[in-house]
Amino acid sequence: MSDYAIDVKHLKKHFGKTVAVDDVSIQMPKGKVWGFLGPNGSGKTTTIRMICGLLKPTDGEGTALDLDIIEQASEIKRRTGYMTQRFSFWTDMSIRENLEFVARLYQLPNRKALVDETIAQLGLSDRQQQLAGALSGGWKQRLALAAVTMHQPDLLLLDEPTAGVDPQARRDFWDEIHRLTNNGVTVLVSTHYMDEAERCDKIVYLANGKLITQGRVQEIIEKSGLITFRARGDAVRDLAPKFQQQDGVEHAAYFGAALHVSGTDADKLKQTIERIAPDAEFKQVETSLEDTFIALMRRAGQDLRVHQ
Ligand SMILES: Nc1ncnc2c1ncn2[C@@H]1O[C@H](COP(=O)(O)OP(=O)(O)OP(=O)(O)O)[C@@H](O)[C@H]1O
Repeated sequence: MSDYAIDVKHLKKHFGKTVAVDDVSIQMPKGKVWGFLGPNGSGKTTTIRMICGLLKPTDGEGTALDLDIIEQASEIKRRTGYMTQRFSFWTDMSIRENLEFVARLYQLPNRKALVDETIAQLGLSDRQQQLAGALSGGWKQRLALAAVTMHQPDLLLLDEPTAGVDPQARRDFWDEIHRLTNNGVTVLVSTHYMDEAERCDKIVYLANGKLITQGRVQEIIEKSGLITFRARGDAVRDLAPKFQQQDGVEHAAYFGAALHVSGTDADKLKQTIERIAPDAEFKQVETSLEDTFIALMRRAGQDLRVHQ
């Protein structure tokens, strides 16, 4: 038994002429929560599906939960919980009926007691006969998480589980994720939210199907070598487009009312700021994870892969 929940090497997946995933290797220790980030179409879902045995790689190899992702795919599926991007319920079935259906699918023993317990843990005992379709977005996701964990998987693969969910519900969802990892479950979760990325032990960042960087939040920011200046208010309200493509500028973007300008060469950045915005009060600030990801996305360049 290895210490890794996921140990995959040189994974590749082609769909016709599209190279969806290109030489991705991930070694993820058991019991951790890792974030999977990258722009739309960067290959996160495809990688997740190869890891949980749903999709056969074009090339590459590896294990999930010490099981071979090609030879032992069905065993992996039994021990993994996979929450798809648009996890769909039978909206015209009740909460209880949905969970009973999933329990039957996994052929779980003591189904009634298990479903009772799951509903009680969710705090939905009073509403178990309510149609799942009537739940709010946040509750739907909690129900989805309960459904994919009922068979007590050792590995959870969650594909953008909180997309479109309000901030409080996202916090509740993350509290649940941390409760699961404290109980030894390994969680790989794809997200576009920076606050969620910051709650992960480590981040893996993909772009154009390739693994661009990985590490702890602070490591990723430091490895980028970026320096960031910030100014607020009316003086910089329309300035972001003027900074694009300028000497030393890797990205210029608004964060609320503040304009962030980042690059790796402090002198060049200062000269450009002085030239473009002599009246604005820029000061150097810590580079954020979002600054880093915007810059990484630009460095990775336009997605030139052929999409069918
Ligand atoms: N079944 C398929 N057939 C053809 N192309 C596919 C298929 N699945 C994915 N792709 C392509 O592979 C690339 C990677 O897609 P994937 O869904 O893995 O990205 P992603 O990072 O999960 O994106 P998002 O953040 O939008 O969910 C895209 O160009 C996509 O169009």
